[in-house]
Amino acid sequence: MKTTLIDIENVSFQYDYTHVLKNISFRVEEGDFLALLGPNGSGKSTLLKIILGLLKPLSGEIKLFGEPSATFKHREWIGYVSQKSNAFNSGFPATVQEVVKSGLTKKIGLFKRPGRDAKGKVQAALKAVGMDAFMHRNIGELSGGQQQRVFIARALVSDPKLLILDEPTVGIDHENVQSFYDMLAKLNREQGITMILVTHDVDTVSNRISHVACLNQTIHFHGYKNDFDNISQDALDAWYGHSVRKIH
Ligand SMILES: Nc1ncnc2c1ncn2[C@@H]1O[C@H](COP(=O)(O)OP(=O)(O)OP(=O)(O)O)[C@@H](O)[C@H]1O
Repeated sequence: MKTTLIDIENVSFQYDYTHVLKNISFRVEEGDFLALLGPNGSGKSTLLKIILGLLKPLSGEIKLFGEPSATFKHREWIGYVSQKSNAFNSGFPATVQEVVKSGLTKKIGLFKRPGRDAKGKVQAALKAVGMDAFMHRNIGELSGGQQQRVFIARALVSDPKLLILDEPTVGIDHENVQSFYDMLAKLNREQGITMILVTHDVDTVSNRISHVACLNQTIHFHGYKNDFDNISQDALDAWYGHSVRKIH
């Protein structure tokens, strides 16, 4: 039987007086590659922040790896890459290697030094994202897509079991988006890393994912990608709030 990594049970959330999430329930199991879809402002980033323990739900419960979120100790099992990661300009004084190594502090604690195997871990993480040749380059000299791969490596270096990516391809051109998703699919398939990917890009990612969740304040659909493909256009338009085009 598959292990449930995230179990979201009836979660609601509001900022001040605005309800953002209402009665959200779904599970993410080991090995899933889940695309989290929804229009702008539908609560996707808020839900991720709740999963990451950065926000507390108003009601409901979240279990991470079977443990209530509040007492979950292995935060290093969950890697996170935000859409704002690729914001370094060419003057930023850090090498790719240093950026990736900084991901190890999550595992070993802020005031301890990384062990002797740190370099090997950094190299392995960079290799996994196809960026090992860039190890000594300055992060600011890389393209947006390359920087985003480095941030995946930074998340990978602490051996996460789950990667959460919030629109990681914003600003990356179409051709590089394809190879970026291929890299994620390889990590999912070969290293068994479970993926939650927030995207507006369902057509491009569609043949790499296993599951889809559609969010607009509440969950309108959660299930296998093949079942998502069979959803009627009317149902899709209704939860999106306007007409959307589904391309196969
Ligand atoms: N810190 C905050 N304080 C108050 N309201 C907020 C805050 N952050 C987000 N919101 C509001 O909560 C709602 C959901 O925002 P959220 O960022 O979770 O949506 P999203 O689906 O990730 O959107 P996008 O696709 O545009 O990134 C929006 O109406 C937003 O304006």
